Amino acid sequence: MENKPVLAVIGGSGLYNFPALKNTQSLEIETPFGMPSSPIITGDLSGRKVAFLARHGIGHVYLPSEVNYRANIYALKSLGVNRIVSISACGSLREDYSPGHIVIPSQLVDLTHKRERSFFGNGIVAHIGSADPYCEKLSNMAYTALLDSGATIHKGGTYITIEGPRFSTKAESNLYREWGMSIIGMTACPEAMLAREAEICYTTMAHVTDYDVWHVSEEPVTVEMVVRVLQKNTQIAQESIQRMVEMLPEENDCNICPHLLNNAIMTQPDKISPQVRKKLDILINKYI
Ligand SMILES: CSC[C@H]1O[C@H](OP(=O)(O)O)[C@H](O)[C@@H]1O
Ligand SMILES: Nc1ncnc2[nH]cnc12
Repeated sequence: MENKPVLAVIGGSGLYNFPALKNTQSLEIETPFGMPSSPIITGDLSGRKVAFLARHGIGHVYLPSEVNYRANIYALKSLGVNRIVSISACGSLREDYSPGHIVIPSQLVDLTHKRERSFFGNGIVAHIGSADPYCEKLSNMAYTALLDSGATIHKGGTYITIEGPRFSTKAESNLYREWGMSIIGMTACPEAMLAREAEICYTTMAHVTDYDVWHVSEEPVTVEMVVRVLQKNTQIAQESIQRMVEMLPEENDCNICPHLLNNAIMTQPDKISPQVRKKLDILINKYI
């Protein structure tokens, strides 16, 4: 695809646009899975093309359970995107990950239960590997880009995804701590897993906004806390993405994520209907 974006940014709570993008275009992209959460804004950043999508929609109109994660990832794939950095707010489940810090998680636990979690089904079966759900190469680049931000950065940790929209009880929060979870949020799953099915490198800059509800000397999380910390970190988020864009090689040199569907599709090709082939063409045409 001509002049495809070198990177897509999915902005979460508190990050609904990317003012540093120049010469922008707003794209309304319809997908076989419906409409994405917002128009996709493409524009130039440090002379390179970048795409931006607001996960919860403009004006924050979708609950974490209502976000059309499939349409979001499919629409980005249709633009030729092969790298995504997600910006998320999260709670901390560890003393040493404090509000204001930024975490590049390395693992995921999925407690969500009412979301569409796969592009496959209805006539085509695939089982994607998710042992290491985040792209190591892209995560390393995000980490390097953040090191110059002045914020405290933590590389690694497990992000537990809850269904929400309510925040956790103290009993739940303490349970997740006993399980060894590091941070908590409501959106990483299925977004990260769908990016894998679409063979897109995916990483997260998770901005710690609160200590969830377990901390004995800190107030339980509120929306006000999340917004306040994210507002403080907005500039850091945008500048670090700019640094990341400047260091990306033009061609994606990851040798894992672009091949994730290799050997994952179980269905015999002659059993896949023309309709299913058409619907998933941009994901499966290399293999079928
Ligand atoms: C506004 S607090 C809860 C909300 O914030 C996080 O969203 P995102 O990951 O899109 O930044 C969290 O996951 C919840 O959806
Ligand atoms: N404590 C928390 N729990 C779930 N999602 C969050 N997003 C930000 N803080 C959170």
